[in-house]
Amino acid sequence: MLLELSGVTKHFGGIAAVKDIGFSVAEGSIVALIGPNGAGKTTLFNIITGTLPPEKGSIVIKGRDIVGLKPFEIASAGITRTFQNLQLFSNMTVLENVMAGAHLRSKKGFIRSFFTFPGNCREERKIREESLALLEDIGLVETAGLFASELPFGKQRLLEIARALASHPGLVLLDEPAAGLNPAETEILTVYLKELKTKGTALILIEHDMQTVMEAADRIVVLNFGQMIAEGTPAEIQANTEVIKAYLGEDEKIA
Ligand SMILES: Nc1ncnc2c1ncn2[C@@H]1O[C@H](COP(=O)(O)OP(=O)(O)OP(=O)(O)O)[C@@H](O)[C@H]1O
Repeated sequence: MLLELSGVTKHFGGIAAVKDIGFSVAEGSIVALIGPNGAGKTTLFNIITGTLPPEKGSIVIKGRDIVGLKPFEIASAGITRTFQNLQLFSNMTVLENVMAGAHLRSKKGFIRSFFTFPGNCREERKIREESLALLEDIGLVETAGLFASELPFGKQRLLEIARALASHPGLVLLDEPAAGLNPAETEILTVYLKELKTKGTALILIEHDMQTVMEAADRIVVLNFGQMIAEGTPAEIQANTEVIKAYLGEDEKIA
């Protein structure tokens, strides 16, 4: 297994934001994390990426417990993320944004890359080429020289995903990647996510768009009020009466 969570718990005041959460993510698979607003999905992302310490539980990536590591150490261990509210460098170009993501794994680091030490140039060229290839894959290469802020919203979302991929992570956490996308963009995104999987990148997806979830996910984890109420394949989750009740109300069905 690439990632294994067990017993992960975090309270805010008296409220259990996440309680005793345990599931695993296989290499090159897509796990969707769904549940009503306030269910604990973002809290769980913050815990996995090290910005929020859990009170209890273990988070093991490739056999190594990462609880207590700093966010940059977790990123170096191969976990990156995107945000519900985009966090791009708006005054940098599209290409520079992706290159900044690549520097997470570069020997020189982001700051040192600004100085032209001998030996930096070759690595810089390689990062540039790889970043352009990522932009090509996601359909943004034509916009490489624009400022990130000049892109329409849907393309900024795709750019954030390209930046998250630039450090060659084994696992990317995507926080509502389809939010604000039109149906055509959502379809491009879904195809792209499934392609990533075939290249060996695993994804955990927080997503409210059920069509994207059902089409892309191998497994679905359902949270409600901080508790994990179900885990299974899309077909199993669609047929789970407790999920239907908690997530949509008793009379409805998941798309
Ligand atoms: N920093 C915080 N301080 C206090 N309470 C918090 C904090 N962050 C989250 N919570 C609470 O923890 C619970 C889980 O919130 P969380 O944002 O993880 O849910 P979510 O499933 O991501 O919701 P959404 O879909 O709205 O983003 C909620 O009751 C929320 O109010």
